[in-house]
Amino acid sequence: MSIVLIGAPGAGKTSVGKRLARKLGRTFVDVDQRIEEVVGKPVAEIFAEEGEAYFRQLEQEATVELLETYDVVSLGGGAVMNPAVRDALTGHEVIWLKVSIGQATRRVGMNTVRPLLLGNVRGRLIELLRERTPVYEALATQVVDTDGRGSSEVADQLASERTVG
Ligand SMILES: Nc1ncnc2c1ncn2[C@@H]1O[C@H](COP(=O)(O)OP(=O)(O)OP(=O)(O)O)[C@@H](O)[C@H]1O
Ligand SMILES: O=C(O)C1=C[C@@H](O)[C@@H](O)[C@H](O)C1
Ligand SMILES: [Mg+2]
Repeated sequence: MSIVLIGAPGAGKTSVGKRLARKLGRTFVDVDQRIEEVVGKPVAEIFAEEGEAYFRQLEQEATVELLETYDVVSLGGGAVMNPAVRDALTGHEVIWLKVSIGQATRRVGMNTVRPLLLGNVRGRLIELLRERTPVYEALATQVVDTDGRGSSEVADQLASERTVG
């Protein structure tokens, strides 16, 4: 059984997942990063050159495989909208990193390009979260509010809950 991190862009899936795995001494993979390594270009370029449908197919295949092979898996923000990915999450521990629109907007502003947020970051996040929040909620076996908390603090909490003694 893997520990799987889900949530909106800027929720902290990549940064919390990496820290959590390190603290637990377990293997870690970030699905977006793995796709970028395999394809040899950033997700934003795959979207621009091959299109979103192509990316979603790669994402589905990578996610299903990596869930079977890694202990801690950070999903892409939109992966849970794919029914095949949702099926593959059955039996895993699914942690929803919850973030407000305000915090997510600030965090993604500091980070790499997100193709689905181009233009009006805040407006796009509002739309994405309206559509995705019920899905994150339905899949989560644990919900962690990350607003006002650093990714180390969130990872510390999750690690301590999973460490005996
Ligand atoms: N709890 C937090 N508090 C403050 N900043 C954070 C927190 N979690 C992550 N960050 C910062 O916000 C930015 C986005 O975080 P991260 O890349 O981990 O999000 P993500 O959920 O993986 O997003 P995406 O879906 O786009 O991959 C990074 O610069 C990260 O350092
Ligand atoms: O929210 C989304 O749909 C996405 C989030 C990122 O993790 C990437 O998987 C990609 O930019 C799409
Ligand atoms: Mg990420």
